[in-house]
Amino acid sequence: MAARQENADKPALLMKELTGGYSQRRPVLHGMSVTVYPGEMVGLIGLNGAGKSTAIKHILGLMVPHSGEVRVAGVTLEENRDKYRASTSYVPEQPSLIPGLTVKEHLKWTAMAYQLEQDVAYERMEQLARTFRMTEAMNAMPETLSKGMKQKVMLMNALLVRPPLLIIDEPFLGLDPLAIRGLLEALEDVRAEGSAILLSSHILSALERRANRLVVLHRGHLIAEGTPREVKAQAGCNGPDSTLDDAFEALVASAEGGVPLG
Ligand SMILES: Nc1ncnc2c1ncn2[C@@H]1O[C@H](COP(=O)(O)OP(=O)(O)OP(=O)(O)O)[C@@H](O)[C@H]1O
Repeated sequence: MAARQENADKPALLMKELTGGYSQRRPVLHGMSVTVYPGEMVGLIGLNGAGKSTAIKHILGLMVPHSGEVRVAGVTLEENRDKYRASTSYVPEQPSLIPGLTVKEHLKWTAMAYQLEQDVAYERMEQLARTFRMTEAMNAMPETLSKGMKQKVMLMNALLVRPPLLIIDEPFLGLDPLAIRGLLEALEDVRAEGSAILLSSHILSALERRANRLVVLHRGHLIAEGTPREVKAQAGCNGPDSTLDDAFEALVASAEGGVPLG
């Protein structure tokens, strides 16, 4: 919260009234506005097909908005392409590693690309290897790693950089319980240093415990936003045993024309 107040005028991500998608005639996103401040972790949730990945593609500058704008670290892609790109680090749902480069070489390459100081890079690499229990796999080739280990390498690369905005798409799938715990702790460290995190996931229990705020997307419309407690209240789920899963189900039912909320 303190970080948010200090940087209230400098969001890491400012998505304003974004309408976008794959065809002008049938937008996927309808006037979506999301702000993420330095030091915050915001959870992006929604059913399959709700538009989460499409929103992420717009933030990454891989798709051009039909209207509205996206600012990362204060700039649009058109205003300052280099700053925009250097300010974001992205972990996709599907790991994609470079054949022929060891785990350590992937990390070194990332450190060079983002011009990290060598001492800082090595210290973080060692820490990340311990956090994700990958010390023994640092010299392994990607093709010899398990699916979860490949995902860990992707996460380690993103966490090495600590950019203003870290975007992670469904990070928990395929990770073992200790890796999930390690990831959540590593994200806390990254946030403490001022990075903002936008995390898309269907694992609502983790977001309920760890996210500062949630953005609930349904059919490309933002249907709820706020702290986990606020989102539950918006869904009318105020009981002590109510979970974010209960709230999400109620919000979707309401958006589909079912039970009115409140
Ligand atoms: N390449 C594409 N071309 C055309 N339409 C697409 C494309 N990718 C996704 N869509 C459509 O855009 C809508 C939103 O999809 P999107 O992938 O953003 O959903 P999502 O919330 O990320 O879903 P999931 O939880 O399944 O990953 C869906 O109706 C989908 O069919």
